[in-house]
Amino acid sequence: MTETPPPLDPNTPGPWIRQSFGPYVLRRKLAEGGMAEIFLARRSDGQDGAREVVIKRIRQALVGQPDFLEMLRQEGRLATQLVHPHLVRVYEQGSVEGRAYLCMEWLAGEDFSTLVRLASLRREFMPVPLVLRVLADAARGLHYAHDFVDASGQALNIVHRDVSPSNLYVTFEGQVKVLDFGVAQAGGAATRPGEMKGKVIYMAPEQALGGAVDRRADVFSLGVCLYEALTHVRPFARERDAAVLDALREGDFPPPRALRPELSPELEAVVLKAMAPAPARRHASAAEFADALERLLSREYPPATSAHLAAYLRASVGEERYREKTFVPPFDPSGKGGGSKVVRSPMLTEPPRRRSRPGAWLPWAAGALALGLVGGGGVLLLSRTASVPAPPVPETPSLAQVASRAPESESLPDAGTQPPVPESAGKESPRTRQAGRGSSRQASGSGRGKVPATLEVADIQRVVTRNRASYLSCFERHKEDLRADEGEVRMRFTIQASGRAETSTQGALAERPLGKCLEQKLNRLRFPAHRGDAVTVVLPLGYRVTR
Ligand SMILES: Nc1ncnc2c1ncn2[C@@H]1O[C@H](COP(=O)(O)OP(=O)(O)OP(=O)(O)O)[C@@H](O)[C@H]1O
Repeated sequence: MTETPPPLDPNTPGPWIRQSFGPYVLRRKLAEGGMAEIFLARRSDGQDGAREVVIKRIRQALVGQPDFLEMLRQEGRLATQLVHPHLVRVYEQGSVEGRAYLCMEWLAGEDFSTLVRLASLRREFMPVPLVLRVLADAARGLHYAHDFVDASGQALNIVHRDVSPSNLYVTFEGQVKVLDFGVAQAGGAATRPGEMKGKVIYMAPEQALGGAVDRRADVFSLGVCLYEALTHVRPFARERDAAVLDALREGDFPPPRALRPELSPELEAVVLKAMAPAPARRHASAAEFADALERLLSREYPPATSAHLAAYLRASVGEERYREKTFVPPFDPSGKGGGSKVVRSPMLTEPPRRRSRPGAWLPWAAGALALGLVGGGGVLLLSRTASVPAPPVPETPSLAQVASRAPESESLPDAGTQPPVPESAGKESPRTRQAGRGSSRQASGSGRGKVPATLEVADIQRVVTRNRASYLSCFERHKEDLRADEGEVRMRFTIQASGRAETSTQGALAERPLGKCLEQKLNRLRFPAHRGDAVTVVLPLGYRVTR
């Protein structure tokens, strides 16, 4: 159990600085997104009422690229008009020596993807009612934006278009705020070809496929965020973009209760409705989605208020990170003194004397796992097993450092985890690799060009694990083929230098629908290209059914 989580780059604040930027003094870099750097700042002339603000300025490398400049301007144009408790408040936009920026309220807290990931590192799920609180509040904020009418009385038909867990923010006061209207559009226009922006695995199919979008595209993305927080599976994560698009179009993902059977059918119905491939079958608005979540909260769960969320967040991140994110040194506008002695910001309250584990205040949160699915030589659990930890959320680019400290294969459930098995000796062509847990990764370290010399078992496991949502449905559909409550299906992969794989099921299941289904799904995976011979490994996909 990880009490104090490792630092979360790139969203770990940097050292204190004093850097002039137009009318502002930048005091600390808080985060770096794909498009912008985020700084804690103060106005040097004191005109901001002596409060901390956040400056989001376009990254130096993107200065001069009109697309990104336009994105920040667009974000500024829309977001400065939107004032709602569940949307980050944007005060003004401007430009300093060609660097566009936005000035906004400072939020001390964590984004939702960090919260979910911290829970997954502890092998727990975030308590369901708190997940519902976050999504319901975010939906209210989005609904306000969707319904927004400007000063001239014109409905703008704003669609955020980039709703993802990293754009939902939870403050230490338990407030939920939607961030980043960088790709938001007024008028629901279609995305022009070659202009895809936002994170595709959270996108509604009509958006990902370049069609016209309306508010229901954001409802879909909220549904995907909800699904991921409840199951720790990214339903549309696939190795190739084309496969993501197929999965989005077909709605190809396991229902949440296939992953966590103890979730209520009513909750599952809300998730599935939000994630319906056809917009007409979704909740008609974000408010309708929020109402459905609120109804569940009032009927099925204990109260989940912002105070509960605040307590959970603080316990989840630990005191050290809480202090790190809320302490602010005094500001000396003259620049002659201050800046070295750290004092508490006014919002900091006394830390509790005893540190409680997150979730401890909600007993029903404990052991709330139902089904864990772990591909690539892991164990697949097909029903509720209270002692089994929650599966980790797959690696996210924004948290690459966490992922490298705790790679998926190391944070998988222990129960029944099996190393890949070397194929029987004597078959030399194609080359048979000794597959073992301890094998080191050489793939990227050769320094001899971009294509690695070898493909390691860890690389293969990673691809299989990351794509588990795509083949879980086989186990669901063909449960009758599983002869025992516990076992493994051994899959043989022959991976060509191009990264294409041929997969076959070993043993009795080879002729059964389950084996055929797995082969079909796994044949679609693309592995890293490598130099040299084809590589063959046999990976057991372990499973356990508890009735
Ligand atoms: N007002 C704020 N207060 C505190 N932190 C913030 C604020 N706005 C953004 N952040 C932090 O900065 C991160 C990146 O912000 P944002 O998503 O707006 O930038 P971006 O460059 O558009 O990112 P991306 O394109 O990767 O989504 C957020 O996940 C959050 O951690």
